[in-house]
Amino acid sequence: MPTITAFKSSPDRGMGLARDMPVRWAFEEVGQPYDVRLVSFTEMKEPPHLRVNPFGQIPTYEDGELATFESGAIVFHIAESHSGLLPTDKIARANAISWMFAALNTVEPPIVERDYVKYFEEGKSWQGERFTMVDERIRNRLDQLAAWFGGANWLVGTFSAADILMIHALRRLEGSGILEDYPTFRDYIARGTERPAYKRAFEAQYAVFSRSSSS
Ligand SMILES: N[C@@H](CCC(=O)N[C@@H](CSCc1ccc([N+](=O)[O-])cc1)C(=O)NCC(=O)O)C(=O)O
Repeated sequence: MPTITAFKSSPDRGMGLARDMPVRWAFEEVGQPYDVRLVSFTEMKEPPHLRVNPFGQIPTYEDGELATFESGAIVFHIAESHSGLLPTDKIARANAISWMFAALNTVEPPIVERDYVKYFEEGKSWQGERFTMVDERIRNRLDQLAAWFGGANWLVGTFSAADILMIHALRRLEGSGILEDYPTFRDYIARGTERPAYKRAFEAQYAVFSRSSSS
C-alpha cells in the first residue's frame, strides 16, 4: 500500500491547505487505500526524509521500490496508475496534463507568494506595497482563467487531476477577500469540495489536526 508523508501538526489547523491534501483527494477519487506517515518539522529536515525529498518537505510518496516527492508528480503518478483522473483520449489527456502544470506553475505561484507576504513579511515597511503588487498579479491570472473557463464545470470537460490541483491552489485564497470578486471560482471550488472523495480526504487530514490539537 502506498505511504505518503504529511505534517504531524499542520500550520493550517486542519483546513486542508497543505499539499498532502491533493494527494489524499486523488487517492480517494480512484479508490486507492493509502497510509500516512506523520512527520514533524524537525524530522522533515533529517536524512531519512531528505533522501526522499531533498527539499525537506511533505508530501512524499513511497510504494515498494518507488520513493518520490512533489505533490503534482504524485497526483500524476496516481492518475497514471488508475483510471478516472485523466481522459483516455490522447488530445484531452494532453490538455489535462497541461492544466496540471498550469495550476502549479502559472496560477499558484502568485497565490503562494501572497502567503509569504502575509506570514513572513508582517511588519516590514514594504508589506503593504507587496500585497498590492501580488494581489494585482493574482487578479490578472484569475481574470485570464475566468475568461477561458467561462461557464464550464471542469477544466477539460470531465473532472480530472487538473481540477484537484487547480481547486487546491484556488482554495489558498479563501479568506483573502479576492474570491469574493470571482463567483465563477467560488462555484468551481464548491463543485470540487462537494465531491464525496474530497470530503473523505478532507476529513482524514482534519482528523490528524484534531488529534494533534487534543493531545
Ligand atoms: N513543490 C512541493 C512543495 C511542497 C511544500 O510546499 N510542502 C510544504 C507543506 S505544503 C505548503 C503549505 C504549508 C502550510 C500551509 N498552511 O496553510 O498552513 C499551506 C500550504 C512543507 O513541507 N513545508 C515545510 C517546509 O518547507 O519546511 C510540492 O508540491 O510537493
